[in-house]
Amino acid sequence: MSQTPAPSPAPAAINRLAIIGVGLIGGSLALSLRQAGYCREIVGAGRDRASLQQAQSLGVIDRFELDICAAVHGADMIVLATPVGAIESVCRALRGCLAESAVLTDVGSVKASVVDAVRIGLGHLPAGFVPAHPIAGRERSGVEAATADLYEGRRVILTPLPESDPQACQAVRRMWEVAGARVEDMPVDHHDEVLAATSHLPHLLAYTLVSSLSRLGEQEEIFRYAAGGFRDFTRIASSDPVMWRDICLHNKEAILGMFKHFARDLELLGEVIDAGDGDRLLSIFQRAKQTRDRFCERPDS
Ligand SMILES: NC(=O)C1=CN([C@@H]2O[C@H](COP(=O)(O)OP(=O)(O)OC[C@H]3O[C@@H](n4cnc5c(N)ncnc54)[C@H](O)[C@@H]3O)[C@@H](O)[C@H]2O)C=CC1
Ligand SMILES: O=C(O)C(=O)Cc1ccc(O)cc1
Repeated sequence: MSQTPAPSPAPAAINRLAIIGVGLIGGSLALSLRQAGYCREIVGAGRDRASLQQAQSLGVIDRFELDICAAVHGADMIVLATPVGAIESVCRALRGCLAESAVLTDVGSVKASVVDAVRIGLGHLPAGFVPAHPIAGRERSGVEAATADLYEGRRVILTPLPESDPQACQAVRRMWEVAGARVEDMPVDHHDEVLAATSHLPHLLAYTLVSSLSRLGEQEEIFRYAAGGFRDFTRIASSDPVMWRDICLHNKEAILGMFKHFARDLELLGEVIDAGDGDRLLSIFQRAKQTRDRFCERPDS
């Protein structure tokens, strides 16, 4: 009796994936694509041999190179996953090493300055470059924090450029979809304004709150009596300081714009408290509660 042959696995759509900066974000992408069988080979690159060795022993990458140019040799997809302040120097090291047909993308939390850094570093914007930003992460960093399911059901924003080749955009979109993400397009400047409001401002408020409290005299006592609300609000103040320094330096205008908006509201709240205006306080808190409850109820939030 003839047996029905087992269906062969779908062919890997990326032959060689090169990840520059194998930390939380690059490592999680590698793990999810590996789990989906989407890459024939994953090569890591970076500055730190010990962490690349760890990435290899954790099964995140197949092999690594300390020379970035060697890492991208023969790669059809290259992902820049370093802090945004390192993108220009990484691209300088990539000058003359990228194959014409290679797709280049990044994961940076800001986009306009990453586009500038790629243009300056490489000396031009290649048609294969498609900027991207996964709206997923956590307060821990490094490859040891990487997980295969980090992008499951989360959004990834692509900010394609006029120069971006539609086939490269499709390849980057597909890669993130295979990693479980929902992919959307957005103009570069709009991305930086939206993220200044929804991500950068909250992180900077959390850092400032903890930093400010840590300089009060009775520090030990304050933290001893901190309840769950303090933990919830400040979790993101445990995020990587280098990454957030770079985000501040590279999305300055949009962040300062949000600071102004927020500072006005904080000042107003102070005036309302000072005036003992309970009705006004109630209406501010009710509006905030309704907005957050509505947002958190949405199935896609
Ligand atoms: N952590 C998060 O929640 C999110 C981070 N991002 C973005 O992802 C990028 C990476 O962040 P994480 O993975 O969290 O950081 P990470 O610190 O976990 O990983 C960064 C990796 O880049 C390497 N690296 C640093 N400078 C380098 C250089 N000059 N050359 C080569 N390698 C270098 C580090 O050794 C490390 O392996 C950042 O641009 C960040 O803005 C985006 C979404 C979420
Ligand atoms: O830890 C969290 O909740 C985050 O918000 C992580 C995060 C940090 C930076 C990004 O650009 C996107 C997501």
